[in-house]
Amino acid sequence: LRKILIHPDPRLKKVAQPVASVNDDMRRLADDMLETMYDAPGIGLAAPQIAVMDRMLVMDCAKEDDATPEPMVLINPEVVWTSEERNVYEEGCLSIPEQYAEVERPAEVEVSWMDLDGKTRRERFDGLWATCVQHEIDHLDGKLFIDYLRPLKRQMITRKMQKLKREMARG
Ligand SMILES: O=C(O)C[C@@H](Cc1ccccc1)[C@H](O)SCc1ccccc1
Ligand SMILES: [Zn+2]
Repeated sequence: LRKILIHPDPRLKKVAQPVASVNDDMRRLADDMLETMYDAPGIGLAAPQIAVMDRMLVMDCAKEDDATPEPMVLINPEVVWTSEERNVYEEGCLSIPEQYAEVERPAEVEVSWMDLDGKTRRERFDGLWATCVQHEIDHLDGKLFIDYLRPLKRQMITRKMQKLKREMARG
């Protein structure tokens, strides 16, 4: 299990670096990220959230109804198409615990990425998975869902997190 960074943290604002080659280290990192994500629990996790500045994210696109988990590992993901239509979803973030706010994003996105076998993939996401993959790719660019909120609301959430971190530091 890896420690998930809590906002505010400069590492959550940095732009992650492209992955040069998919090797055993990347496979081990993907396993660590999936284990950490399931334990949180969450449906997505980006490498910068565990202080690894690589462009890699994991998601579990298990459709709500069927039980079989479907872990996905996206390396160097890029949004190559977005729908005109937009969706609003009440988002949360494992790096900003217990805070939720409505965020509007394109309802559908097409993403191209490299998978753990080094194969290039390209897929269209809709629904919660469109929201999730955009939320995770934002993490790779140092962007958090609170960056889409009004400054006052963002500051309120940031102050709550600073208080939480002070309390955690005091143990
Ligand atoms: O912090 C993260 O990146 C994990 C996020 C991913 C996410 C945020 C908003 C909307 C969809 C995905 C979540 O904390 S994972 C927790 C979760 C679980 C079910 C539905 C929404 C969020
Ligand atoms: Zn997040």
